[in-house]
Amino acid sequence: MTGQKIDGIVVSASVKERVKSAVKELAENGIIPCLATVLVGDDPASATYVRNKQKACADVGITTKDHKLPSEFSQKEMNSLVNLLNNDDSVHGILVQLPLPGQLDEFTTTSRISPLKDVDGLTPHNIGLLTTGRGILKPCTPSGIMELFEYYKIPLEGKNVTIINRSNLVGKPLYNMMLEKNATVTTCHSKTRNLKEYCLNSDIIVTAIGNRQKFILTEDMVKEGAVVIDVGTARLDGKLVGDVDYENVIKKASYVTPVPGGVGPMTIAMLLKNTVTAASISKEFVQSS
Ligand SMILES: Nc1nc(=O)c2c([nH]1)NC[C@@H]1CN(c3ccc(C(=O)N[C@@H](CCC(=O)O)C(=O)O)cc3)C=[N+]21
Ligand SMILES: [Mg+2]
Repeated sequence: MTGQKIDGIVVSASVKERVKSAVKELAENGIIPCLATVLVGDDPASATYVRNKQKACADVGITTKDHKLPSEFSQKEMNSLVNLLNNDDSVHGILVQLPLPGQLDEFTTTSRISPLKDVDGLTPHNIGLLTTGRGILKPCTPSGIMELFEYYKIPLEGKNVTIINRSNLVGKPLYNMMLEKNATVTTCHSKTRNLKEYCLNSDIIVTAIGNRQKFILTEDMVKEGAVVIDVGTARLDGKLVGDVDYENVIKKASYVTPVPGGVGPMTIAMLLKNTVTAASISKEFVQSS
């Protein structure tokens, strides 16, 4: 029996519908949610991602403020820009597209964002809330993955999960979210010994490497009936590919996310959701003050 494709386009569309109604409701209260995007440099892939995020915002009625900075933008200038956006009441969410060029430190930059506008969930405040199970603004890619599990009613409780990634944007927050759902979670990385053993012992594998030369998740690494979530994105001969050997893995797995059309669209949908959440929090703050 062959497994089922997890369709990120369908699930992201349903998230976007919910966001759309929330935007309408906010508008009735005089709030137009606004996301400020910050892009430094001229990497074409990053520019495309930001453009896609802005387009998705427009689809659901969220306005955007576009900040494009030269590749030599300094840390000092970045700090001023973040301060400015923090203090701008018309801005509800701030997205600093990563990676940043060498002279800019990612932690210095993202930790400066107001936790109330931190739609990537990257500030120490929001990381702390997440690790104690009280997260409100949570990183978009892991939130999107959790949304897929919910939509397909795939249980996490008591399951063995292997996450092949330890980044602040994906692996670490996802670890906490899955732990909160009572899964037994293992984080693997480049220094892990016997990766295949961890994978074969897993009910759920999440992989986010994004380098086919370094790593491909093949069917011999997957337990019969496992769920496989592919967060990898790389270009191979101009084509977008993930970490997973999809055609073969799906013959053995119960569910697999494709690339494209899996986790990617969910990441964008959850950014919209976080922006609406941030706009709602701002309203509560205005009302209570
Ligand atoms: N501050 C920050 N927050 C992020 O969330 C963030 C970031 N920086 N830097 C880069 C990564 C990557 N990322 C993706 C978003 C959408 C797709 C996506 O929509 N992918 C489509 C395909 C898009 C295409 O064709 O290129 C898909 O998988 O179907 C992929 C990757 C967000 N990231
Ligand atoms: Mg850097």
